[in-house]
Amino acid sequence: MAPVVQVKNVYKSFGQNHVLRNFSMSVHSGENLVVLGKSGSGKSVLIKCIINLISADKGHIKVFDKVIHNMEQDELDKLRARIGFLFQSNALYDSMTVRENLEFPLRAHWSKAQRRKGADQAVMEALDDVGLAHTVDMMPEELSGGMRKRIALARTLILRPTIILYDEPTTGLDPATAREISQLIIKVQKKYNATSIIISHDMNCINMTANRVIMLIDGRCYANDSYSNLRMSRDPKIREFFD
Ligand SMILES: Nc1ncnc2c1ncn2[C@@H]1O[C@H](COP(=O)(O)OP(=O)(O)OP(=O)(O)O)[C@@H](O)[C@H]1O
Repeated sequence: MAPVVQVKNVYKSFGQNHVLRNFSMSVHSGENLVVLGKSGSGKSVLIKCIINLISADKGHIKVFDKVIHNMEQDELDKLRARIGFLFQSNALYDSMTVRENLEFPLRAHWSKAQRRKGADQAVMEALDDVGLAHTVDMMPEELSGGMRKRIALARTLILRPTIILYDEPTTGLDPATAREISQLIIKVQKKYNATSIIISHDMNCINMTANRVIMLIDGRCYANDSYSNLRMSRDPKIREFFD
């Protein structure tokens, strides 16, 4: 089966800042792939290239076996609707209740009739998935950081994305809460057979969630292996992340 995401020989520079230099990777259906790299190594640039928010200078990127830089805007919009993002900031609307936050993506992608019929059920199912059905009428400010992260994940799940991009999902959370989020990532993978790209520095999260780890070093895919193999590596550039 073709990879869900394929990045091949991609280059991206900003002036003299050569961020991606012949970077390649593939993500397979149902896989949790972690991208690990130092701050400023280009992880966010890579994600933005995959959804064509910024265009690569060279190389090609295929999502669902289609080259994204040839796509018309409406085709790109349809593609993006199949991709869910969990931002580091959660990006919840503070002035809206949890229910309204979850309904927000439905407004863009479901008709009025569909919403009237199915929004309540979709909201409750997504909240159930993250164990927070009781917060439906609460405001974001009433929730802890970990709960807000889970609500943000519920809002991502409500459109049933085929691909989920997690941007440092456990950053800023205490270890117990971080563990809960990692467990949710695994649950989502199993329940929805989601294909995920997870950007993370959190070794516990990586150990728990990753089927495979890509190390983005010097603009390229420096290593591509399981967490346990990388952990045993003696390569000094790889060891830096573990020591
Ligand atoms: N739009 C842009 N214009 C100019 N430079 C940019 C732009 N976006 C990113 N960069 C540069 O590209 C490099 C990689 O940035 P990126 O945000 O991808 O890093 P990162 O690996 O995600 O870092 P972090 O872990 O700190 O979030 C940085 O040097 C950054 O300044």
